[in-house]
Amino acid sequence: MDTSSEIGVAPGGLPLLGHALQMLRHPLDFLTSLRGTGDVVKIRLGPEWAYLVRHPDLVKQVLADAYTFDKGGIVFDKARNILGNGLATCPAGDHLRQRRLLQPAFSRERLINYAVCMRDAARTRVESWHDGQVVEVDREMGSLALTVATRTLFSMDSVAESPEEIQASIQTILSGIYRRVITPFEVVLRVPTRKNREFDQAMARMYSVIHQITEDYRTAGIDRGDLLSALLAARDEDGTTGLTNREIRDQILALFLAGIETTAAAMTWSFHLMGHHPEVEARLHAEVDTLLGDKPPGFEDVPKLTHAHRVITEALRLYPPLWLLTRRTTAEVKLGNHLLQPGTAILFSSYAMHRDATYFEHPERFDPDRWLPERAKAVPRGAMIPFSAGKRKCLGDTFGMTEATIALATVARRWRLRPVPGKRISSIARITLAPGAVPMRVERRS
Ligand code: HEM
Repeated sequence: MDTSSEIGVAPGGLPLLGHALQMLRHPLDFLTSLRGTGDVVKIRLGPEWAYLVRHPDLVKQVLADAYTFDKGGIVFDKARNILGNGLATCPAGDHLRQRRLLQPAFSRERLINYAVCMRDAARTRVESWHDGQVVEVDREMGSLALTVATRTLFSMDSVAESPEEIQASIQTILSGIYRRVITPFEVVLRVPTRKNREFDQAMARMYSVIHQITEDYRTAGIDRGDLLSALLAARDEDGTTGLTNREIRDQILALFLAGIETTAAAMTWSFHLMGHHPEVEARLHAEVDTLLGDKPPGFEDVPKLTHAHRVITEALRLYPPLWLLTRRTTAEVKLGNHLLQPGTAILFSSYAMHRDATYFEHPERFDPDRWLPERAKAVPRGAMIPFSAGKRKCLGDTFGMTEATIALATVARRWRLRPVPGKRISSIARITLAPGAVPMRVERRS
């Protein structure tokens, strides 16, 4: 790789705000417009310069050294203040302990159980559909992901709020966080506007729900085979200390926010893309008919549903839910041949990289077969990072892929999903890259 190029500077900054407005209004267009400006491009967000790392080799270097390129920068500095010190936001110094404590909750044995919940939740949802009905696929998948998360993370029997109320709170938090993260002047966020008040209320509601559930579990003291039971049972290496209520709250909030919208978006984009490529959908039907027959999909079927896997992977390439990630350097470091000072804000965007013709042939084309083993070899290592990489790689990658595969297979056994003519689908870049409304007509397969 040629890293001898100068660091580029993004064009078009404004006095005081720099490129913050572009990042708030049209971040995807802005980031993809920076192709050709250098392997590393400087962007000014209010008072601070951030370095957008564009080349996969350099992104790989950032992800491989989780101490020097620590969780921080515009997303994580503020996200940690808002969400607490859960696994997804904590600095490298706290990470190993937290990851060790959470890992057992994602073991193969636990996943086999979670897959049963995933299958039942998907089946219940699609059984409520009727032939010819127009369903809002984004909402359906959002509710499915929330149901799966709440049933696998913990039992919500004792919670007064309805799943819809909780889903609305999560969505308010996710869109509010992006605004909080990008807005350079914090005073704006303290003004009691409707949006700010709604955000505060949503956070308070989530805290109260999580507190209520944790207390119930501690009182009952039984392992229910779910994630909260695993968190309560987790012990440090000394075998005695575990997670405090506050640590559990931060972990659950982080898992909720990391796991629900991301998986819901992956499933929704998959259906939307297949809706416009009926030949890809037809192959999914053939795969499901051949492999499953009348049997609902289980954990053991997931590795065999290879076409479904490629469809989801391709949807994750075109619409990576966590499309923009940030870090902050903790020491002087050479990135390529650029010397960065401690405290430098780093950005990298899977979205921009996944759609770069340097790394993907016809990058705008939906082509699940590019993930056939022979063709996938052509993709440079590090250019495809929907789950990130290195020590901070997604802990729920298998969970998310299992859930999405089971959902695709469950729908495909009964239904064909057709786009509603004339309806344009937009992508909304908040913390996650979510689809707007995705209405689709369901047709019963004969
Ligand atoms: C398709 C679905 C998903 C996608 C695309 C996704 C993507 C990601 C990405 C890109 C990161 C790394 C962030 C960074 O490097 O800064 C991450 C981290 C994380 N994800 Fe996921 N995720 C998905 C599903 C899930 C699910 C279902 C869960 C849990 C139930 C989950 C839990 C986590 C956690 C705990 C981390 C932090 C890991 C660490 O720092 O050690 N994710 N995810």
